[in-house]
Amino acid sequence: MLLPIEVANVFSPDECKKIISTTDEKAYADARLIDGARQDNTRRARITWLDDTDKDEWVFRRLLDTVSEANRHHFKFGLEEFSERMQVAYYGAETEAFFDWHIDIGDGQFARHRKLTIVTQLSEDDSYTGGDLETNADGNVRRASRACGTAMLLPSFVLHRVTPVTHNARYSLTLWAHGPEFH
Ligand SMILES: O=C(O)CCC(=O)C(=O)O
Ligand SMILES: [Fe+2]
Repeated sequence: MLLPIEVANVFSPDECKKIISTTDEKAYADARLIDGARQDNTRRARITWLDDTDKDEWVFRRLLDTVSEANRHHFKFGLEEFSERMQVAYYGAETEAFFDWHIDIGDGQFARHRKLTIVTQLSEDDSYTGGDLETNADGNVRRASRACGTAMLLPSFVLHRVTPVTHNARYSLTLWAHGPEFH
């Protein structure tokens, strides 16, 4: 199956808050695209990274369990590893942050091996305006659930975007699973 799926309650609302609070405000940097370019007309957001060791290991474990289960039952992709760290993204209304339509596979060393993308909502759904995560896998645009703790899993070749945030801010957590390139 190549359509995205959603898994609710991967994290509790308290756990979502905890993940946000473990990130260091000063560590956020302007997001770059897969090729390393900073392109304000494609993506405007601030991002930071979590490690799969020490204090953030429980976050990684939870995502790993979620990906494994979804891949076993739904996607059935050949997945081998997680080659990149977990990404926390901040989309603030002060810059009307957004991420235009894109796919996650690219020419980069890791980006070419991305197979499954898992995006988890970290902000309370009614705490911000705009900032909708949308996918277009088959010509139909689908809006992801805004419930915090809900994860959207999508093949990394599926188009997706985040609409501009117009009030307050949205945080998300993204992890990619890697394996032999799609052909
Ligand atoms: O923040 C999101 O909801 C999506 C992030 C994303 O698409 C990406 O980092 O490639
Ligand atoms: Fe993406």
